[in-house]
Amino acid sequence: MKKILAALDQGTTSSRAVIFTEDGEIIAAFNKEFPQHYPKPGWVEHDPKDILNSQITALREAVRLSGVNAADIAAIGITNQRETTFLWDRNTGECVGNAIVWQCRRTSQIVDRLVADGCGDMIREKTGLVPDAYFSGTKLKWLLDYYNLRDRAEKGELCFGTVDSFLCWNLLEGRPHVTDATNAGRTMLFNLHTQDWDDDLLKLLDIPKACLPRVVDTAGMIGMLDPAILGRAIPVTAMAGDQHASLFGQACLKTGDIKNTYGTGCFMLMNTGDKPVMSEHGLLTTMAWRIDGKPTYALEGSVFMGGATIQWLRDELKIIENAAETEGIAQSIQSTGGVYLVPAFTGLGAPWWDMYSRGTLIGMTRGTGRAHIVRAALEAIAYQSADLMDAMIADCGSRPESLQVDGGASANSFLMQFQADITGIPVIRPRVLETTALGAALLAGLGAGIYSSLEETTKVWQKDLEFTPRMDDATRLLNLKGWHEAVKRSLLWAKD
Ligand SMILES: Nc1ncnc2c1ncn2[C@@H]1O[C@H](COP(=O)(O)OP(=O)(O)O)[C@@H](O)[C@H]1O
Ligand SMILES: O=P(O)(O)OC[C@H](O)CO
Repeated sequence: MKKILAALDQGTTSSRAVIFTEDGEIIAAFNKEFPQHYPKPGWVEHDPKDILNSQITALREAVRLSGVNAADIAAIGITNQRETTFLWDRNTGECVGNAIVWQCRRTSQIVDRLVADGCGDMIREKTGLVPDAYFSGTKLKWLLDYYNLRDRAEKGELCFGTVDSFLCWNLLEGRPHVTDATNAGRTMLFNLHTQDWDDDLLKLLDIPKACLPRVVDTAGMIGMLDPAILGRAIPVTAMAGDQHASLFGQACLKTGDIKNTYGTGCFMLMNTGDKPVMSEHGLLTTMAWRIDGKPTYALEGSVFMGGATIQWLRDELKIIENAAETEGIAQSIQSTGGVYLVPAFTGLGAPWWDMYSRGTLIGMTRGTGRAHIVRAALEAIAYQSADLMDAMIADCGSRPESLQVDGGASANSFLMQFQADITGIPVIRPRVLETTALGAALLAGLGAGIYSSLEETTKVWQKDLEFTPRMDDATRLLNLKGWHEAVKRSLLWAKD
């Protein structure tokens, strides 16, 4: 009988569970959304109870829909939205306030101070990250300061964790306080080179070591699922941040392999092998995974407005009814007629890093209509991703053979073809687009010994479609030139 694997995919807006066969076939999936809280402008929080309850519901429902007996689930893998910060009481499990979500900007000033004090280079060198409120370190500092909890943290009475830690502590027997290396690498407290919490960084942010979780490998025995959840104790044998799980689920195991996930935002990761590559083009250096104590590293870049640009067309401009129709609309015309949309609604990330740039729609004529704007919006997702890829190529000195894609907007074949055209690199869409959950399941299978090697997990990956570049070089360069001119005009717009 084929072995069954389960993945818990705890995301920013919903908790998901997917039940797979060991061949990577989806048997059933269940998604449970939960509320977002915005207590002040720029602040984003999640209620920890919502995270836990939605994840338990998703798992129970997915198992019910699959018709699989819980006793037949060989292993579970956890994957999660990263950086989101929880602090809870080690005795009661009660959380201190809500979780501070990765998108929350409340600690920007703490970061500004660190940079003004000249700590930016030290942070970059040790963690591979660009100092930013995005990461967990300053969020934890804020919680300890705001609730005046340093003494209790010092005494070991409190536990800090990202979503993976929080789920493990609450769902596993014996309440292990652990995190995996990919999640640890997003805290701005973890030293990529020593693979451990960094004393200098802890001192800088005044974080007591006693509240930090133990860092474990991405795949390997973590503990047993509490039988109260599915009626059976099931081994939990993997944990990974969602973008890292997706890299694994895309079988990007070789140096130079690269994937882009087209969700609300886009996250591009390139496997850089067993050495961290320090970016000179604004990318982050991050863990790909750590297996048998051996770290594999990646470069990462993100686009803030990916599929969210399409949501904007639907919800604010109201020129489309649903995301799927953008494909036909874009294909109904030959080009945007020189129109560019720079969706810098919340600034631009790598490689521009300009928080003051703003949305710009440029190049319009009397003949410009809805289709041109829709097409420009889709092209903008591809242009931003192409800029990330260029930064990766510049950092690594070699061009990838292909780009593996996944995420909701990767279903759009116009977008995928344009991505291939504008990068000049074939774009490969797999059969299973749930690569984040698949990656977590494969890592769990590896951790449980169901696959005997990393290579064996790649057999599960199957190509669906390949988009071959068709645009001639002159047109490609002209289009890119127009895009970069448009970006230049959006930069620093909101500075004053
Ligand atoms: N066919 C499509 N064409 C373009 N964008 C799409 C399409 N389908 C979904 N999207 C966009 O993809 C995003 C949803 O993808 P998903 O992977 O579920 O995102 P997330 O995990 O960030 O919630 C939305 O922003 C939506 O606008
Ligand atoms: O939950 P997602 O898919 O939006 O992913 C969030 C990222 O992990 C944030 O770094």
